[in-house]
Amino acid sequence: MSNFQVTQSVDVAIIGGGTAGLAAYRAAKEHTDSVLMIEGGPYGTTCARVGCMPSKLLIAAAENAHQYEKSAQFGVNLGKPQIDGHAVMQRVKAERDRFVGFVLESVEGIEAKHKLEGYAEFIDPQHLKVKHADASESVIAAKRIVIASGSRPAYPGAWNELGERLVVNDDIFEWDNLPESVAVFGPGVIGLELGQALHRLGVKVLMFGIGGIVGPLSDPSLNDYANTVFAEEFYLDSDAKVETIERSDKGVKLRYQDKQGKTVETEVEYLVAATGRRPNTDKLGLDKLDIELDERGVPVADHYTLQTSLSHIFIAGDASNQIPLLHEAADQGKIAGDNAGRKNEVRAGLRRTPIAAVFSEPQIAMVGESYREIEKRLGSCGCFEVGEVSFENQGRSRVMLVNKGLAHLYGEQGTGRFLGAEIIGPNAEHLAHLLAWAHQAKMTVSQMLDMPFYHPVIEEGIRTALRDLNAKLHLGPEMIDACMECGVGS
Ligand SMILES: Cc1cc2nc3c(=O)[nH]c(=O)nc-3n(C[C@H](O)[C@H](O)[C@H](O)COP(=O)(O)OP(=O)(O)OC[C@H]3O[C@@H](n4cnc5c(N)ncnc54)[C@H](O)[C@@H]3O)c2cc1C
Ligand SMILES: NC(=O)c1ccc[n+]([C@@H]2O[C@H](COP(=O)([O-])OP(=O)(O)OC[C@H]3O[C@@H](n4cnc5c(N)ncnc54)[C@H](O)[C@@H]3O)[C@@H](O)[C@H]2O)c1
Repeated sequence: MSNFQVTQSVDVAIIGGGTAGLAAYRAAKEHTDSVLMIEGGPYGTTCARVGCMPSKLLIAAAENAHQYEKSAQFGVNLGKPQIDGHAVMQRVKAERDRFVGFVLESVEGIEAKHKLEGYAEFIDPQHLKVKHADASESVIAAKRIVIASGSRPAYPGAWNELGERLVVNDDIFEWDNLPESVAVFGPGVIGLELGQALHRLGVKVLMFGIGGIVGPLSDPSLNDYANTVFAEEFYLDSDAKVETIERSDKGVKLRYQDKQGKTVETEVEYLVAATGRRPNTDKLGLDKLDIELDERGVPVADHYTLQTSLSHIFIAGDASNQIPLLHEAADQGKIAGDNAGRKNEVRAGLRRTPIAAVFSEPQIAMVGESYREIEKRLGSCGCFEVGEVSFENQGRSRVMLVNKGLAHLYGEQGTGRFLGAEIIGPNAEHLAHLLAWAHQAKMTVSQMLDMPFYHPVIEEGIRTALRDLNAKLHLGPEMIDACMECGVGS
């Protein structure tokens, strides 16, 4: 038995006061007043402080600059936009602070007895040690525990030698001005969003990846399209051969082979590490528990109840290594908190159709099952088909000069059920919602085609892909090239 004195005993302790932790707190409180939320870092949530919101604010500035430059193609000559880096960052930070302020207000509304500041780790399955900023410690005895400790950037340790020239998303949103140049490592979701935004705001951007992967796309045709379309706009090598990365007077010196195999030496002000995130479960003392872990060292949890292999411990949000997105963190937190609040029973919570959107241009979206998942499940029997639309000649997309993109919709042979979609294209965030609602309603491709489509809208592109899919599933007629009753360019 460990030797410690319990400071406080509670029914439910929650590790982390981010989106998942706050949702868990509210849900657990519906069942018991004995709930303690423990937060080690700043309140305000990753999403509002250094994630979803400041990234979208930076992208909004970049989109404006881009739209202004593009206007000449419509015959509207506005000239080259003047970008005031200080003003861009000032708005990003001011609006970010406003969003964070709303979260802080709601945290302030939580009674002091329900909050504790400090980093928590397990001493044993029922006890948490909490280390406070003043180096003091408390011990919390908890009947049930929710792990909602989020995630953090993960990058090769050697890059730490770059000192302050190595930046992650958190650092970018603290900048007072825009730099001249950056090398973004990782053309995943964060790299694409931030890298393209910085490029559009006049920063020289070099983007390097590994394995040819761009964004979250798993469908090879869409991944190829993404590689081409982003490389047309800024330097992107998604299968890069970077030979050396060194600290220099100016910032960071790089030597790499370009796409033609030529060795290039260059210097940039910062290296942006966007090489993925890892769940914050490595410093929780999980080795003190006999708990089942996955290959990343994250407690394995039931998809519907978020209960781990120890029945009194639940996990939610980015920490759970399931789907690291804001709405998922909120949903998972609610389910985990609700179950932790109950004494002796657990209930399955609502898990919605997966949906994800990347706010690049073209946008990228994923709905339902990904191509990779469907291929694994149904590929060997040839039990699914792919409907396609290119946005390059899609009427409304051309009108708006946003006619870049490709969408693949997947459907099941026999049942005709819509299984999922991957999209790179205009308004993908909105198209994805339509498709996700249809997927969650378990609609067939034919039922989706019975829904209304206005003209001329980008959604008509989705109808084209649905028609193609329906025909390939042998549930509708062959696609014809120019369907005049559909409206021009639909
Ligand atoms: C740049 C960027 C852009 C993003 N954009 C989007 C987007 O557009 N849309 C979207 O859906 N998602 C987006 N995300 C993802 C989204 O932000 C996360 O999925 C979400 O914030 C996760 O919430 P969480 O509650 O799991 O973690 P967090 O909000 O990070 O909360 C975890 C909390 O736990 C605390 N903690 C950690 N360890 C301990 C401990 N031992 N003891 C006590 N406290 C601890 C941390 O300090 C933190 O406050 C983005 C993320 C990033 C980084
Ligand atoms: N719009 C959104 O919803 C949004 C925006 C940002 C982040 N997020 C969430 O945050 C999560 C993490 O995003 P992320 O972009 O950090 O991770 P990611 O997994 O999407 O991308 C990481 C990329 O880095 C590459 N990579 C890994 N090691 C590398 C190396 N050494 N050199 C070069 N490239 C390397 C990977 O191949 C991958 O392409 C996302 O999965 C998403 O859930 C969501």
